[in-house]
Amino acid sequence: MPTSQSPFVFPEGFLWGAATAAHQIEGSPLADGAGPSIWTRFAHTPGMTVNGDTGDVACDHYHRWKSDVALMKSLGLKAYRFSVSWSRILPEGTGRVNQAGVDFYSRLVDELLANDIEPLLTLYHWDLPAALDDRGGWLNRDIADWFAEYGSVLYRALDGRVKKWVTLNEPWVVTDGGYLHGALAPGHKSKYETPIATHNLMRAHGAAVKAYREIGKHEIGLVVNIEPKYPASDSPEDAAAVKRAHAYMNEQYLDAALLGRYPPELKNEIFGDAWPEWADADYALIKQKLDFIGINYYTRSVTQANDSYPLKAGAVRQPLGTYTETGWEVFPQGLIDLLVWSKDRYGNVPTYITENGAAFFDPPVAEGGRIRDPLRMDYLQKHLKAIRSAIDQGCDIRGYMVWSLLDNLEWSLGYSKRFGIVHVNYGTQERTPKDSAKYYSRVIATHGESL
Ligand SMILES: N#[N+]C[C@@H]1[C@@H](O)[C@H](O)[C@@H](O)[C@@H]2O[C@H]12
Repeated sequence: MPTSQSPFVFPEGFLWGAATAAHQIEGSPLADGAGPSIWTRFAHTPGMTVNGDTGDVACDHYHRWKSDVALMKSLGLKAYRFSVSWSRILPEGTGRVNQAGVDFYSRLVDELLANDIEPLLTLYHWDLPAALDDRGGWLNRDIADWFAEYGSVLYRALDGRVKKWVTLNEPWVVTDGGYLHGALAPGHKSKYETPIATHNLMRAHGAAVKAYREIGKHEIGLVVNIEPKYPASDSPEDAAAVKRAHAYMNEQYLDAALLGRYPPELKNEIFGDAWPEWADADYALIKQKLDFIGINYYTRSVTQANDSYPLKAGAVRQPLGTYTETGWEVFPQGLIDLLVWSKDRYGNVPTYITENGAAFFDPPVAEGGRIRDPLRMDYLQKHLKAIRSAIDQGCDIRGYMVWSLLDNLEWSLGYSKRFGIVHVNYGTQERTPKDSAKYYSRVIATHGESL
């Protein structure tokens, strides 16, 4: 540990890493016995993604995994958060195990460990096996058992080498994008399906944690996206809009997982008769002890009342704000505010910032072997300082995973948005660490002192 008294030195053992997701980087979605996922189908459906972009090649990580681990090592990463493609492991979603799929991730984990990089494994990062979607997917209550079965295959194969497991990544995006607004796979638009998908996701989370406790010996948690909401005015209408938006996006999933209940606004103010009465046994399944939570933070929302369906709330662009290529305001104070809120509401559960980063315009190819990305460097610096401040306010923050290691497939936005600290030339698959990667390496090497 550095001896200086820099105010930004992070606690001993703070876990510095980067994050990706299977469908966004791997490519070869059907290789070696894998089955299709809902994203294989969705992206191949005309009009669903920018430029018709698909995950057929992506960053070709499925073949370049060894050199990508070497790249992580060269950057000095201490951890790597990745997700497993469910349909590589169970091509039909349940039953027959595809050993080639298990072997791929087993080799990846061994290579990470050989390079002193701790794996953080996410079971579900949005790529549901298409075969399960054909059986109702997240609308079928049986999916809790299907998910626990899938998790158990991986627990038995990898636990011990993988010591930090995540059940779900951002269940809010899965339901809001995939079942309410239709912007993400499987592309449904139903106020009635959304609560059912939400509830089954959380039941599946609980079932997977319960299964882990019977098989695993290490840690498991849940990753949620949190976007703090601030009123656009001091009107009672905007205050009510903030309350609805905060309950819907920020409280819903952690309340279910940690408190065993949903915020009342979901039924009383948002979904109404579309929100079923759930059985007590469901809440008991959902509320399992967690070893940590992961929070993905990107931006805040200055929120006003509007006539949007069904939330009746929406974001207001800030005239003096700085915005990323995805239209998100750069607002590091929001990270402090949400971490203190989480500490106070849920009792300071050990927390990892499991995603934080930004898309800014980067040139498509390196100029003279260099990719300058000062805006991303500034974003990272501001948010890492915010985390340090939250730690000083008593928040138990255990690590940070920058989103993302590589430029990758930004879901429906295709390859049009670049979040990586490492540039990917999609024509040649050449990786080029951006200036932000070199900056992050220095931050890691000095435990934050060089922030
Ligand atoms: N958009 N965006 C960037 C990033 C997305 O690429 C991740 O897959 C999600 O977990 C989360 O939404 C954040």
